[in-house]
Amino acid sequence: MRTAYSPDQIRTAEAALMAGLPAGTLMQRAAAGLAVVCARLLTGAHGRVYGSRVTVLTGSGDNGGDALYAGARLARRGARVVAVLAGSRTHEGGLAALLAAGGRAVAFTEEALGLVGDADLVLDGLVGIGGGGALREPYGTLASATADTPALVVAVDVPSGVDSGTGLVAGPAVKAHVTVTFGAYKTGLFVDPGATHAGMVELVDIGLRPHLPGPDVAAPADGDVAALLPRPEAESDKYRRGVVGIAAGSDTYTGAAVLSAGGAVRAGAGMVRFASSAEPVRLVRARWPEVVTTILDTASGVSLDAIGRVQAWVVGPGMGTGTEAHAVARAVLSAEVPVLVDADGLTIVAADRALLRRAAPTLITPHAGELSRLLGVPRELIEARRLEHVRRAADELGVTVLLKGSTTLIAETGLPVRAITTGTPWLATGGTGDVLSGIAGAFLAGGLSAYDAASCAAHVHGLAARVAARGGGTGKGGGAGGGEAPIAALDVAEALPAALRML
Ligand SMILES: NC(=O)C1=CN([C@@H]2O[C@H](COP(=O)(O)OP(=O)(O)OC[C@H]3O[C@@H](n4cnc5c(N)ncnc54)[C@H](O)[C@@H]3O)[C@@H](O)[C@H]2O)[C@@H](O)CC1
Ligand SMILES: [K+]
Repeated sequence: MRTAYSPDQIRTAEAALMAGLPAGTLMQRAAAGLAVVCARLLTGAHGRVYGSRVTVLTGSGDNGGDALYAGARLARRGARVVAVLAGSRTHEGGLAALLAAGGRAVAFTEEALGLVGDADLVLDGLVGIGGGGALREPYGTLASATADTPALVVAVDVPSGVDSGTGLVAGPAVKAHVTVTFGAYKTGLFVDPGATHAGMVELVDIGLRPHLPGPDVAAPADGDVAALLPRPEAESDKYRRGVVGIAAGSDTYTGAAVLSAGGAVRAGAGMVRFASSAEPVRLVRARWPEVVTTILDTASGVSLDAIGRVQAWVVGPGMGTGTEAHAVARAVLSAEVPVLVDADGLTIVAADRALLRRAAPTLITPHAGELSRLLGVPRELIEARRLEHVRRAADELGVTVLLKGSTTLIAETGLPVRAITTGTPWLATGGTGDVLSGIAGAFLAGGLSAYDAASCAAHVHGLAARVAARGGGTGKGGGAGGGEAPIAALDVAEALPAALRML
Protein backbone atom coordinates (compact mmCIF):
# COMPACT_ATOMS: atom_id res chain seq x y z
CA MET A 1 0.00 0.00 0.00
CA ARG A 2 1.46 3.37 -0.93
CA THR A 3 0.78 5.76 1.93
CA ALA A 4 0.62 9.56 1.95
CA TYR A 5 0.87 12.12 4.73
CA SER A 6 -0.27 15.67 5.45
CA PRO A 7 2.35 18.47 5.55
CA ASP A 8 1.97 18.66 9.35
CA GLN A 9 2.65 14.94 9.70
CA ILE A 10 5.72 15.31 7.45
CA ARG A 11 7.08 18.28 9.39
CA THR A 12 6.67 16.50 12.74
CA ALA A 13 8.44 13.40 11.41
CA GLU A 14 11.21 15.52 9.85
CA ALA A 15 11.77 17.35 13.14
CA ALA A 16 12.14 14.03 14.98
CA LEU A 17 14.55 12.69 12.37
CA MET A 18 16.59 15.93 12.15
CA ALA A 19 17.05 16.04 15.92
CA GLY A 20 19.56 13.20 15.65
CA LEU A 21 21.43 14.41 12.54
CA PRO A 22 23.91 17.18 11.63
CA ALA A 23 22.20 20.29 10.16
CA GLY A 24 21.60 20.10 6.42
CA THR A 25 21.80 16.29 6.20
CA LEU A 26 18.22 15.85 5.02
CA MET A 27 18.49 18.48 2.32
CA GLN A 28 21.65 16.79 1.02
CA ARG A 29 19.89 13.42 0.95
CA ALA A 30 16.94 15.00 -0.86
CA ALA A 31 19.12 16.82 -3.40
CA ALA A 32 21.23 13.73 -4.09
CA GLY A 33 18.13 11.65 -4.84
CA LEU A 34 16.64 14.42 -6.96
CA ALA A 35 19.84 14.78 -9.02
CA VAL A 36 19.95 11.02 -9.65
CA VAL A 37 16.40 11.06 -11.06
CA CYS A 38 17.15 14.14 -13.22
CA ALA A 39 20.35 12.57 -14.55
CA ARG A 40 18.45 9.40 -15.43
CA LEU A 41 15.75 11.37 -17.23
CA LEU A 42 18.29 13.45 -19.17
CA THR A 43 20.25 10.35 -20.15
CA GLY A 44 17.03 8.68 -21.28
CA ALA A 45 15.97 11.66 -23.39
CA HIS A 46 19.34 12.90 -24.75
CA GLY A 47 21.81 10.10 -24.12
CA ARG A 48 23.85 12.10 -21.56
CA VAL A 49 23.86 14.68 -18.79
CA TYR A 50 26.96 16.50 -20.08
CA GLY A 51 26.00 19.59 -22.12
CA SER A 52 22.27 19.38 -21.37
CA ARG A 53 20.45 22.58 -20.46
CA VAL A 54 18.83 22.69 -17.01
CA THR A 55 16.74 25.60 -15.72
CA VAL A 56 16.14 25.69 -11.96
CA LEU A 57 13.10 27.69 -10.83
CA THR A 58 14.05 28.81 -7.35
CA GLY A 59 11.70 30.09 -4.64
CA SER A 60 12.67 31.54 -1.29
CA GLY A 61 12.29 28.46 0.91
CA ASP A 62 14.00 25.11 1.41
CA ASN A 63 12.25 23.73 -1.67
CA GLY A 64 14.45 26.13 -3.65
CA GLY A 65 17.43 24.90 -1.61
CA ASP A 66 16.80 21.30 -2.67
CA ALA A 67 16.58 22.39 -6.30
CA LEU A 68 19.80 24.46 -6.14
CA TYR A 69 21.84 21.65 -4.53
CA ALA A 70 20.51 19.21 -7.14
CA GLY A 71 21.38 21.77 -9.86
CA ALA A 72 24.93 21.90 -8.43
CA ARG A 73 25.24 18.11 -8.69
CA LEU A 74 24.09 18.20 -12.32
CA ALA A 75 26.47 21.10 -13.09
CA ARG A 76 29.34 19.00 -11.72
CA ARG A 77 28.41 16.36 -14.28
CA GLY A 78 28.71 18.93 -17.07
CA ALA A 79 25.12 20.13 -17.39
CA ARG A 80 24.63 23.82 -18.23
CA VAL A 81 22.57 24.89 -15.24
CA VAL A 82 20.90 28.30 -14.78
CA ALA A 83 18.85 29.19 -11.72
CA VAL A 84 16.04 31.73 -12.06
CA LEU A 85 15.82 33.38 -8.64
CA ALA A 86 12.13 34.18 -8.21
CA GLY A 87 11.84 34.64 -4.45
CA SER A 88 12.50 37.63 -2.20
CA ARG A 89 15.28 35.51 -0.67
CA THR A 90 17.36 32.60 -1.91
CA HIS A 91 18.77 29.60 -0.01
CA GLU A 92 22.35 30.76 0.51
CA GLY A 93 24.08 27.41 0.78
CA GLY A 94 22.29 26.06 -2.30
CA LEU A 95 23.15 29.11 -4.39
CA ALA A 96 26.80 29.04 -3.32
CA ALA A 97 27.01 25.32 -4.20
CA LEU A 98 25.52 25.92 -7.66
CA LEU A 99 27.89 28.81 -8.44
CA ALA A 100 30.89 26.84 -7.15
CA ALA A 101 29.93 23.96 -9.47
CA GLY A 102 29.95 26.28 -12.50
CA GLY A 103 26.22 27.03 -12.66
CA ARG A 104 24.75 30.49 -13.19
CA ALA A 105 21.97 32.44 -11.49
CA VAL A 106 19.78 35.21 -12.89
CA ALA A 107 17.00 37.32 -11.41
CA PHE A 108 13.46 36.87 -12.74
CA THR A 109 12.92 38.97 -15.93
CA GLU A 110 11.07 38.46 -19.23
CA GLU A 111 14.35 37.14 -20.59
CA ALA A 112 14.68 34.68 -17.74
CA LEU A 113 11.22 33.40 -18.61
CA GLY A 114 12.68 32.34 -21.97
CA LEU A 115 14.97 29.92 -20.09
CA VAL A 116 11.91 27.79 -19.30
CA GLY A 117 11.28 27.26 -23.01
CA ASP A 118 14.95 26.75 -23.95
CA ALA A 119 15.80 24.03 -21.45
CA ASP A 120 16.06 20.25 -21.76
CA LEU A 121 14.91 19.95 -18.16
CA VAL A 122 13.13 22.40 -15.88
CA LEU A 123 13.40 21.84 -12.14
CA ASP A 124 10.51 23.34 -10.19
CA GLY A 125 11.82 24.48 -6.80
CA LEU A 126 9.39 27.38 -6.31
CA VAL A 127 7.42 26.06 -3.31
CA GLY A 128 7.05 22.69 -1.60
CA ILE A 129 5.12 21.77 1.52
CA GLY A 130 5.48 25.35 2.76
CA GLY A 131 3.25 26.66 -0.04
CA GLY A 132 -0.26 27.92 0.60
CA GLY A 133 -3.02 29.45 -1.54
CA ALA A 134 -2.69 30.56 -5.16
CA LEU A 135 0.89 31.20 -6.30
CA ARG A 136 1.95 34.83 -6.03
CA GLU A 137 3.88 36.56 -8.84
CA PRO A 138 6.27 35.97 -10.41
CA TYR A 139 5.82 32.30 -9.36
CA GLY A 140 2.45 32.10 -11.14
CA THR A 141 3.93 33.25 -14.46
CA LEU A 142 6.82 30.79 -14.17
CA ALA A 143 4.49 27.92 -13.24
CA SER A 144 2.25 28.68 -16.24
CA ALA A 145 5.30 28.72 -18.53
CA THR A 146 6.01 25.07 -17.65
CA ALA A 147 2.84 24.10 -19.54
CA ASP A 148 4.30 25.30 -22.89
CA THR A 149 7.91 24.16 -22.67
CA PRO A 150 9.18 21.19 -24.68
CA ALA A 151 11.49 20.46 -21.72
CA LEU A 152 11.04 17.66 -19.21
CA VAL A 153 9.44 19.23 -16.15
CA VAL A 154 10.49 17.80 -12.79
CA ALA A 155 8.71 19.06 -9.66
CA VAL A 156 10.69 19.14 -6.42
CA ASP A 157 8.68 17.47 -3.61
CA VAL A 158 5.31 18.82 -4.88
CA PRO A 159 4.37 20.67 -8.10
CA SER A 160 4.28 24.35 -7.14
CA GLY A 161 0.70 25.60 -7.04
CA VAL A 162 -0.64 22.23 -5.82
CA ASP A 163 -1.66 22.20 -2.16
CA SER A 164 0.39 19.36 -0.69
CA GLY A 165 -2.24 18.59 1.95
CA THR A 166 -5.34 18.43 -0.25
CA GLY A 167 -4.42 18.29 -3.96
CA LEU A 168 -6.26 21.59 -4.42
CA VAL A 169 -5.07 23.82 -7.28
CA ALA A 170 -6.19 27.40 -6.63
CA GLY A 171 -4.50 29.16 -9.57
CA PRO A 172 -1.57 28.59 -11.95
CA ALA A 173 0.33 25.41 -11.10
CA VAL A 174 3.30 23.50 -12.47
CA LYS A 175 2.32 20.55 -14.65
CA ALA A 176 5.13 18.06 -14.09
CA HIS A 177 6.15 14.95 -16.02
CA VAL A 178 7.80 13.64 -12.87
CA THR A 179 7.56 14.70 -9.23
CA VAL A 180 10.42 13.68 -6.97
CA THR A 181 9.11 13.67 -3.43
CA PHE A 182 11.14 13.26 -0.24
CA GLY A 183 10.72 10.99 2.75
CA ALA A 184 7.09 10.06 2.09
CA TYR A 185 4.31 10.76 -0.41
CA LYS A 186 2.31 13.91 0.26
CA THR A 187 -1.49 13.65 0.30
CA GLY A 188 -1.87 16.21 -2.49
CA LEU A 189 0.07 13.93 -4.86
CA PHE A 190 -2.65 11.24 -4.59
CA VAL A 191 -5.74 13.42 -4.98
CA ASP A 192 -6.89 15.21 -8.12
CA PRO A 193 -6.35 17.80 -9.45
CA GLY A 194 -2.96 17.58 -7.69
CA ALA A 195 -2.36 13.98 -8.77
CA THR A 196 -2.70 14.90 -12.44
CA HIS A 197 -0.27 17.82 -12.05
CA ALA A 198 2.30 15.56 -10.38
CA GLY A 199 2.73 13.12 -13.29
CA MET A 200 4.86 10.10 -12.32
CA VAL A 201 5.82 10.33 -8.66
CA GLU A 202 9.23 9.07 -7.47
CA LEU A 203 9.91 8.71 -3.77
CA VAL A 204 13.41 9.44 -2.43
CA ASP A 205 14.15 7.80 0.92
CA ILE A 206 15.66 10.27 3.40
CA GLY A 207 15.16 8.06 6.46
CA LEU A 208 11.76 9.41 7.53
CA ARG A 209 9.82 6.14 7.68
CA PRO A 210 10.46 5.21 11.35
CA HIS A 211 9.14 8.61 12.41
CA LEU A 212 5.90 8.60 10.39
CA PRO A 213 2.50 8.21 12.09
CA GLY A 214 -0.50 6.38 10.56
CA PRO A 215 -1.15 7.65 7.03
CA ASP A 216 -3.57 10.36 5.93
CA VAL A 217 -4.31 8.63 2.59
CA ALA A 218 -3.44 5.17 1.22
CA ALA A 219 -3.36 3.95 -2.37
CA PRO A 220 -3.60 0.17 -2.73
CA ALA A 221 -1.48 -1.59 -5.35
CA ASP A 222 -2.55 -4.69 -7.32
CA GLY A 223 -0.99 -6.98 -4.70
CA ASP A 224 -2.87 -5.29 -1.84
CA VAL A 225 -6.17 -5.79 -3.66
CA ALA A 226 -5.32 -9.40 -4.52
CA ALA A 227 -4.62 -10.07 -0.83
CA LEU A 228 -7.96 -8.58 0.23
CA LEU A 229 -10.19 -10.21 -2.38
CA PRO A 230 -12.23 -13.23 -1.35
CA ARG A 231 -10.98 -16.35 -3.18
CA PRO A 232 -13.11 -19.48 -3.41
CA GLU A 233 -11.72 -22.44 -1.49
CA ALA A 234 -12.27 -26.15 -2.04
CA GLU A 235 -15.21 -26.26 0.37
CA SER A 236 -16.79 -23.02 -0.95
CA ASP A 237 -20.32 -23.25 -2.24
CA LYS A 238 -22.33 -20.45 -3.78
CA TYR A 239 -23.76 -19.39 -0.41
CA ARG A 240 -20.35 -19.16 1.22
CA ARG A 241 -18.99 -17.16 -1.72
CA GLY A 242 -21.74 -14.63 -1.12
CA VAL A 243 -25.23 -14.00 -2.37
CA VAL A 244 -25.81 -10.43 -3.47
CA GLY A 245 -29.26 -8.93 -3.92
CA ILE A 246 -29.74 -6.18 -6.48
CA ALA A 247 -32.79 -3.91 -6.49
CA ALA A 248 -32.36 -1.81 -9.61
CA GLY A 249 -33.99 -0.71 -12.85
CA SER A 250 -37.55 0.27 -13.67
CA ASP A 251 -39.79 -0.10 -16.68
CA THR A 252 -38.38 3.26 -17.88
CA TYR A 253 -34.69 2.55 -17.17
CA THR A 254 -33.69 -1.03 -17.82
CA GLY A 255 -30.00 -0.73 -18.80
CA ALA A 256 -28.71 0.07 -15.32
CA ALA A 257 -30.20 -3.21 -14.05
CA VAL A 258 -28.43 -5.29 -16.70
CA LEU A 259 -25.12 -3.51 -16.05
CA SER A 260 -25.25 -3.76 -12.26
CA ALA A 261 -26.16 -7.45 -12.45
CA GLY A 262 -23.32 -7.96 -14.95
CA GLY A 263 -20.81 -6.33 -12.60
CA ALA A 264 -21.85 -8.68 -9.80
CA VAL A 265 -21.83 -11.82 -11.98
CA ARG A 266 -18.44 -11.13 -13.53
CA ALA A 267 -16.84 -10.01 -10.23
CA GLY A 268 -17.46 -13.49 -8.86
CA ALA A 269 -20.59 -13.37 -6.68
CA GLY A 270 -21.63 -16.85 -5.54
CA MET A 271 -25.17 -15.99 -6.58
CA VAL A 272 -26.97 -12.86 -7.76
CA ARG A 273 -30.60 -12.32 -6.82
CA PHE A 274 -32.33 -9.56 -8.77
CA ALA A 275 -35.60 -7.87 -7.78
CA SER A 276 -37.45 -5.27 -9.84
CA SER A 277 -40.46 -4.69 -12.05
CA ALA A 278 -41.31 -6.94 -14.99
CA GLU A 279 -39.34 -5.32 -17.84
CA PRO A 280 -35.90 -5.08 -16.16
CA VAL A 281 -36.40 -8.61 -14.82
CA ARG A 282 -37.05 -9.85 -18.38
CA LEU A 283 -33.91 -8.14 -19.72
CA VAL A 284 -31.66 -9.27 -16.87
CA ARG A 285 -32.82 -12.88 -17.35
CA ALA A 286 -32.14 -12.63 -21.08
CA ARG A 287 -28.60 -11.28 -20.62
CA TRP A 288 -27.56 -13.10 -17.42
CA PRO A 289 -29.38 -16.44 -17.18
CA GLU A 290 -27.46 -17.30 -13.97
CA VAL A 291 -29.25 -14.52 -12.06
CA VAL A 292 -32.22 -15.54 -9.90
CA THR A 293 -34.98 -12.98 -10.43
CA THR A 294 -38.11 -11.86 -8.60
CA ILE A 295 -40.75 -9.50 -9.94
CA LEU A 296 -41.57 -7.09 -7.14
CA ASP A 297 -45.24 -6.44 -6.63
CA THR A 298 -45.25 -2.95 -5.17
CA ALA A 299 -49.04 -2.50 -5.29
CA SER A 300 -49.59 -4.08 -1.87
CA GLY A 301 -46.48 -2.67 -0.13
CA VAL A 302 -42.90 -3.87 -0.69
CA SER A 303 -41.74 -7.06 0.99
CA LEU A 304 -38.38 -8.67 0.33
CA ASP A 305 -39.38 -11.89 2.14
CA ALA A 306 -40.04 -13.87 -1.07
CA ILE A 307 -36.58 -13.10 -2.47
CA GLY A 308 -34.58 -15.46 -0.29
CA ARG A 309 -31.46 -14.81 1.79
CA VAL A 310 -28.77 -12.38 0.65
CA GLN A 311 -25.55 -11.36 2.39
CA ALA A 312 -25.57 -7.83 0.93
CA TRP A 313 -27.81 -5.58 -1.13
CA VAL A 314 -27.25 -3.09 -3.94
CA VAL A 315 -30.06 -0.59 -4.31
CA GLY A 316 -30.65 2.31 -6.66
CA PRO A 317 -29.33 2.12 -10.23
CA GLY A 318 -32.09 3.12 -12.68
CA MET A 319 -34.87 2.49 -10.15
CA GLY A 320 -36.38 5.99 -10.36
CA THR A 321 -37.22 8.20 -7.41
CA GLY A 322 -41.00 7.87 -7.12
CA THR A 323 -43.07 6.49 -4.25
CA GLU A 324 -42.55 2.86 -5.25
CA ALA A 325 -38.79 3.27 -5.57
CA HIS A 326 -38.78 4.95 -2.17
CA ALA A 327 -40.64 1.98 -0.68
CA VAL A 328 -38.11 -0.44 -2.21
CA ALA A 329 -35.18 1.61 -0.85
CA ARG A 330 -36.80 1.66 2.60
CA ALA A 331 -37.31 -2.11 2.56
CA VAL A 332 -33.72 -2.80 1.44
CA LEU A 333 -32.21 -0.39 3.97
CA SER A 334 -34.17 -1.99 6.79
CA ALA A 335 -32.51 -5.35 6.06
CA GLU A 336 -29.81 -6.29 8.58
CA VAL A 337 -27.07 -6.84 5.99
CA PRO A 338 -24.57 -4.45 4.33
CA VAL A 339 -26.24 -2.23 1.72
CA LEU A 340 -24.70 -0.28 -1.16
CA VAL A 341 -26.74 2.76 -2.24
CA ASP A 342 -26.10 4.22 -5.70
CA ALA A 343 -27.64 6.54 -8.32
CA ASP A 344 -31.42 7.03 -7.83
CA GLY A 345 -31.05 5.44 -4.40
CA LEU A 346 -28.83 8.40 -3.48
CA THR A 347 -31.46 10.90 -4.58
CA ILE A 348 -33.95 9.06 -2.38
CA VAL A 349 -31.70 9.09 0.71
CA ALA A 350 -30.72 12.75 0.08
CA ALA A 351 -34.40 13.62 0.56
CA ASP A 352 -34.82 11.18 3.48
CA ARG A 353 -31.51 10.92 5.33
CA ALA A 354 -33.13 8.94 8.15
CA LEU A 355 -32.99 5.90 5.83
CA LEU A 356 -29.22 5.83 6.41
CA ARG A 357 -29.61 5.40 10.19
CA ARG A 358 -29.11 1.65 10.46
CA ALA A 359 -26.93 -0.80 12.36
CA ALA A 360 -25.48 -2.81 9.45
CA PRO A 361 -22.75 -1.25 7.24
CA THR A 362 -23.82 1.16 4.48
CA LEU A 363 -21.72 2.10 1.46
CA ILE A 364 -22.74 5.00 -0.76
CA THR A 365 -21.16 5.54 -4.19
CA PRO A 366 -21.89 9.08 -5.37
CA HIS A 367 -20.26 11.19 -8.08
CA ALA A 368 -19.69 14.87 -7.23
CA GLY A 369 -23.22 15.87 -8.36
CA GLU A 370 -24.89 13.25 -6.17
CA LEU A 371 -22.69 14.15 -3.21
CA SER A 372 -23.63 17.78 -3.78
CA ARG A 373 -27.30 16.89 -3.22
CA LEU A 374 -26.47 14.79 -0.16
CA LEU A 375 -24.38 17.50 1.53
CA GLY A 376 -26.10 20.61 0.16
CA VAL A 377 -22.73 21.88 -1.15
CA PRO A 378 -22.20 23.18 -4.74
CA ARG A 379 -20.80 20.58 -7.10
CA GLU A 380 -17.84 22.79 -8.15
CA LEU A 381 -16.72 23.07 -4.54
CA ILE A 382 -16.79 19.28 -4.18
CA GLU A 383 -14.78 18.85 -7.42
CA ALA A 384 -12.15 21.33 -6.18
CA ARG A 385 -11.95 19.92 -2.61
CA ARG A 386 -12.68 16.25 -3.05
CA LEU A 387 -10.74 14.99 -0.05
CA GLU A 388 -12.38 17.39 2.37
CA HIS A 389 -15.88 16.54 1.15
CA VAL A 390 -15.52 12.77 1.00
CA ARG A 391 -14.36 12.86 4.63
CA ARG A 392 -17.12 15.23 5.63
CA ALA A 393 -19.74 12.99 4.01
CA ALA A 394 -18.47 9.93 5.90
CA ASP A 395 -18.52 11.82 9.21
CA GLU A 396 -21.85 13.57 8.68
CA LEU A 397 -23.77 10.62 7.24
CA GLY A 398 -22.10 7.90 9.31
CA VAL A 399 -21.54 5.67 6.27
CA THR A 400 -18.65 4.57 4.04
CA VAL A 401 -18.39 6.89 1.04
CA LEU A 402 -16.91 6.13 -2.38
CA LEU A 403 -16.60 9.39 -4.34
CA LYS A 404 -16.25 8.67 -8.06
CA GLY A 405 -13.83 10.68 -10.17
CA SER A 406 -10.56 10.45 -12.10
CA THR A 407 -9.09 9.41 -8.77
CA THR A 408 -11.78 7.65 -6.77
CA LEU A 409 -11.70 8.35 -3.02
CA ILE A 410 -13.07 6.13 -0.28
CA ALA A 411 -13.66 7.51 3.20
CA GLU A 412 -14.75 5.98 6.47
CA THR A 413 -14.48 7.82 9.79
CA GLY A 414 -11.27 6.97 11.63
CA LEU A 415 -9.50 5.33 8.65
CA PRO A 416 -7.09 6.74 6.05
CA VAL A 417 -8.86 7.83 2.88
CA ARG A 418 -8.17 5.31 0.10
CA ALA A 419 -7.23 6.77 -3.29
CA ILE A 420 -7.76 4.59 -6.37
CA THR A 421 -5.91 5.61 -9.49
CA THR A 422 -6.39 2.63 -11.82
CA GLY A 423 -9.15 4.33 -13.86
CA THR A 424 -8.88 5.70 -17.36
CA PRO A 425 -10.63 8.72 -18.89
CA TRP A 426 -12.54 6.23 -21.09
CA LEU A 427 -14.49 5.27 -17.97
CA ALA A 428 -16.33 8.59 -18.14
CA THR A 429 -19.22 7.06 -20.08
CA GLY A 430 -22.80 6.22 -19.16
CA GLY A 431 -23.42 3.01 -17.24
CA THR A 432 -19.93 2.31 -15.90
CA GLY A 433 -21.08 3.38 -12.42
CA ASP A 434 -23.83 0.74 -12.55
CA VAL A 435 -21.19 -1.92 -13.24
CA LEU A 436 -19.17 -0.64 -10.25
CA SER A 437 -22.19 -1.01 -7.96
CA GLY A 438 -22.51 -4.67 -8.93
CA ILE A 439 -18.81 -5.36 -8.37
CA ALA A 440 -18.80 -3.71 -4.94
CA GLY A 441 -22.03 -5.52 -4.05
CA ALA A 442 -20.44 -8.87 -4.92
CA PHE A 443 -17.42 -8.08 -2.72
CA LEU A 444 -19.65 -6.96 0.18
CA ALA A 445 -21.59 -10.21 -0.09
CA GLY A 446 -18.26 -12.07 -0.16
CA GLY A 447 -17.54 -10.76 3.32
CA LEU A 448 -15.34 -7.70 2.76
CA SER A 449 -15.95 -4.63 4.90
CA ALA A 450 -17.60 -1.69 3.14
CA TYR A 451 -14.21 0.09 3.12
CA ASP A 452 -12.34 -2.84 1.53
CA ALA A 453 -15.20 -3.78 -0.82
CA ALA A 454 -15.31 -0.22 -2.15
CA SER A 455 -11.51 -0.02 -2.53
CA CYS A 456 -11.21 -3.39 -4.29
CA ALA A 457 -14.21 -2.71 -6.53
CA ALA A 458 -12.94 0.70 -7.68
CA HIS A 459 -9.45 -0.73 -8.28
CA VAL A 460 -10.67 -3.72 -10.30
CA HIS A 461 -13.24 -1.58 -12.18
CA GLY A 462 -10.43 0.75 -13.30
CA LEU A 463 -8.24 -2.17 -14.39
CA ALA A 464 -11.15 -3.73 -16.32
CA ALA A 465 -11.78 -0.43 -18.09
CA ARG A 466 -8.13 -0.33 -19.17
CA VAL A 467 -8.28 -3.92 -20.39
CA ALA A 468 -11.47 -3.12 -22.32
CA ALA A 469 -10.05 0.11 -23.78
CA ARG A 470 -7.09 -1.89 -25.11
CA GLY A 471 -9.43 -4.48 -26.58
CA GLY A 472 -8.15 -7.12 -24.18
CA GLY A 473 -11.56 -8.14 -22.84
CA THR A 474 -14.25 -9.84 -24.83
CA GLY A 475 -15.74 -6.35 -25.24
CA LYS A 476 -15.74 -4.48 -28.50
CA GLY A 477 -13.37 -1.72 -27.46
CA GLY A 478 -10.29 -2.97 -29.32
CA GLY A 479 -7.92 -0.14 -30.26
CA ALA A 480 -5.85 -0.19 -33.43
CA GLY A 481 -2.07 -0.46 -33.00
CA GLY A 482 -2.23 -1.43 -29.33
CA GLY A 483 -3.73 1.91 -28.34
CA GLU A 484 -6.88 2.59 -26.42
CA ALA A 485 -10.37 3.12 -27.82
CA PRO A 486 -13.76 4.10 -26.44
CA ILE A 487 -15.53 1.51 -24.32
CA ALA A 488 -19.13 0.77 -23.45
CA ALA A 489 -20.13 -0.03 -19.88
CA LEU A 490 -20.88 -3.68 -20.66
CA ASP A 491 -17.31 -4.03 -22.03
CA VAL A 492 -16.07 -3.16 -18.53
CA ALA A 493 -18.17 -5.94 -16.98
CA GLU A 494 -16.99 -8.39 -19.64
CA ALA A 495 -13.33 -7.45 -19.02
CA LEU A 496 -13.56 -8.14 -15.27
CA PRO A 497 -12.26 -11.73 -15.41
CA ALA A 498 -9.21 -10.57 -17.40
CA ALA A 499 -8.63 -7.76 -14.88
CA LEU A 500 -8.92 -10.16 -11.94
CA ARG A 501 -6.43 -12.52 -13.59
CA MET A 502 -3.93 -9.62 -13.75
CA LEU A 503 -3.87 -9.20 -9.96
N1 LIG B 1 12.10 20.17 6.53
C1 LIG B 1 12.97 19.25 6.13
O1 LIG B 1 13.55 18.55 6.90
C2 LIG B 1 13.20 19.04 4.70
C3 LIG B 1 12.63 19.88 3.79
N2 LIG B 1 12.87 19.73 2.51
C4 LIG B 1 12.34 20.69 1.53
O2 LIG B 1 11.83 21.83 2.13
C5 LIG B 1 10.54 22.11 1.64
C6 LIG B 1 9.80 22.91 2.63
O3 LIG B 1 10.55 24.10 2.79
P1 LIG B 1 9.99 25.41 3.45
O4 LIG B 1 9.34 25.11 4.72
O5 LIG B 1 11.10 26.37 3.45
O6 LIG B 1 8.83 25.86 2.48
P2 LIG B 1 8.79 25.98 0.89
O7 LIG B 1 10.13 26.13 0.31
O8 LIG B 1 7.94 24.88 0.42
O9 LIG B 1 7.97 27.31 0.70
C7 LIG B 1 8.02 28.36 1.62
C8 LIG B 1 8.28 29.66 0.91
O10 LIG B 1 7.33 29.85 -0.10
C9 LIG B 1 6.61 31.05 0.10
N3 LIG B 1 5.24 30.83 -0.33
C10 LIG B 1 4.29 30.11 0.31
N4 LIG B 1 3.14 30.12 -0.40
C11 LIG B 1 3.39 30.86 -1.50
C12 LIG B 1 2.59 31.25 -2.61
N5 LIG B 1 1.29 30.88 -2.71
N6 LIG B 1 3.13 32.00 -3.58
C13 LIG B 1 4.42 32.38 -3.48
N7 LIG B 1 5.22 32.05 -2.45
C14 LIG B 1 4.71 31.30 -1.47
C15 LIG B 1 6.77 31.37 1.56
O11 LIG B 1 6.65 32.74 1.76
C16 LIG B 1 8.15 30.83 1.85
O12 LIG B 1 9.12 31.77 1.53
C17 LIG B 1 9.98 20.76 1.31
O13 LIG B 1 8.92 20.80 0.40
C18 LIG B 1 11.20 20.08 0.74
O14 LIG B 1 11.37 20.44 -0.62
C19 LIG B 1 13.81 18.75 2.02
O15 LIG B 1 15.03 19.40 1.90
C20 LIG B 1 13.93 17.56 2.90
C21 LIG B 1 14.11 17.94 4.33
K1 LIG C 1 8.02 22.50 -6.10
